[in-house]
Amino acid sequence: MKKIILLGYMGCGKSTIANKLSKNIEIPFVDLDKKIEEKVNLSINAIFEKHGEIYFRKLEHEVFIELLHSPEQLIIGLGGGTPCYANNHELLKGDNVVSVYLKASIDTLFNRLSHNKSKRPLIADKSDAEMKEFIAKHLFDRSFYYNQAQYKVIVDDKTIDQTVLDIVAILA
Ligand SMILES: Nc1ncnc2c1ncn2[C@@H]1O[C@H](COP(=O)(O)OP(=O)(O)O)[C@@H](O)[C@H]1O
Ligand SMILES: O=C(O)C1=C[C@@H](OP(=O)(O)O)[C@@H](O)[C@H](O)C1
Ligand SMILES: [Mg+2]
Repeated sequence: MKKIILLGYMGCGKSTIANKLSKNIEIPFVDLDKKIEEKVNLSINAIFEKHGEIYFRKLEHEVFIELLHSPEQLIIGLGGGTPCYANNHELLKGDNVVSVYLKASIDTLFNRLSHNKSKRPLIADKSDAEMKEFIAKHLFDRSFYYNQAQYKVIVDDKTIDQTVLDIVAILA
């Protein structure tokens, strides 16, 4: 059973879209960040604070592999950084997965993230001006990895339902 993987920058809507897609196509959804939080019984913020980002990336890789090996068909919502570490991007190309990059512009990401920073340790302390600059540079650095996905869906100016339908069309 192929795993359906949603990837893309923080705030592009991976968790929101995966949840709605799961209801639409009746395939269970697992959020990688949530799985990591459950595994170590700590929030993402607490993992970064107590153990640091390198530890988080190691855990993230382990849990991603565990999910890919699970026998069930699943929709997996990655974290924004998942494809960019531990050669995880290689895992987006296998026959056993359908990987979809939810591509958002800097403006879309900024608008969504400016209200949703607190649970994202990489941006939690940034001012609006710092954040715009950060997103622009960081997205540029990460795009190589995001572009390893098998499919790309532009999410700017689309409702949640429209993006879900775009993914359903890819899966058909
Ligand atoms: N059209 C849309 N598609 C997806 N998310 C949207 C949309 N419009 C607003 N949002 C909001 O943007 C945020 C996306 O966050 P989330 O789903 O956690 O993204 P990610 O998991 O990629 O970081 C949510 O607060 C969601 O409600
Ligand atoms: O981009 C990143 O490096 C991160 C994205 C987050 O997931 P979302 O993209 O779901 O916010 C979460 O995994 C962690 O805060 C690190
Ligand atoms: Mg998420």
